[in-house]
Amino acid sequence: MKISIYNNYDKMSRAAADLVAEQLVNKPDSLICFPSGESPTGMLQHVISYANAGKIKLDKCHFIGLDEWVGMDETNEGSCKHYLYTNFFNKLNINDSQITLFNAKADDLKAECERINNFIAKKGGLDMMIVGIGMNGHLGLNEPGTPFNLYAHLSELDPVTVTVGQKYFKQETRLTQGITLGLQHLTEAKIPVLIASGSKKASIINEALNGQISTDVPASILQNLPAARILLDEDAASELEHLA
Ligand SMILES: N[C@@H]1[C@@H](O)[C@H](O)[C@@H](COP(=O)(O)O)O[C@@H]1O
Repeated sequence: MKISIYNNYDKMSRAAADLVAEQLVNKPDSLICFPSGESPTGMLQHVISYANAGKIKLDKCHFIGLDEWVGMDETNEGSCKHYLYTNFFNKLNINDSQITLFNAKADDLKAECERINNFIAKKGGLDMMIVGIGMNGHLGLNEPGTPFNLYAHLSELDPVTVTVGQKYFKQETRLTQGITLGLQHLTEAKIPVLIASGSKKASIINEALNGQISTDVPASILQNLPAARILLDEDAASELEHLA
């Protein structure tokens, strides 16, 4: 993995958008995974500016969502789908045929995981998989204890995720399960990318990047991935014991 540290959130976000732009120039029909949450908002804004300025073309690529809260209605402002549509797809009028997201209300959620796995496999794998990190070291909704070799799967949410996850909702919301791409997808992605900002992420970033590689800290898998790019702002990097 290669760690890069930027002065602030905006510079980190721009660097992440630059990676997306570079990817699209190299391979216009890339399959790219975007996360939701607070971390990617700046990056998405920069990608939108690049597209509006004609620097990149998004007509041949395909976007896939990282995860979703099980049972969540897409109209709920806290759903990952709602986030990606309002912060990105709608702003660029991306065609629905270029978007694949988990249906967290599917009757058969295991079949939904298979649908996503098959889709990615048929496309020849993910070209770029961008993730944020949870306060407990989760990636997507791969919670502590999740085996590294899973593809898309259902997860029982960790209490930390249930508590922290309330920040996405206007009203207190019952969160119990997630549906998520797996860490095996990250391992196989041609370019795995982690973005993290803010001092609240500093401790878990150090644990993930300098601590023992263990399923207890899902993000520690990044230490095993030579192609991984880790983009941090100075605050998120402030407790790094050494630059791995
Ligand atoms: N399920 C999401 C993840 O996809 C996200 O990347 C992570 C970090 O979120 P944030 O960027 O808001 O800190 O946790 C959330 O629970």
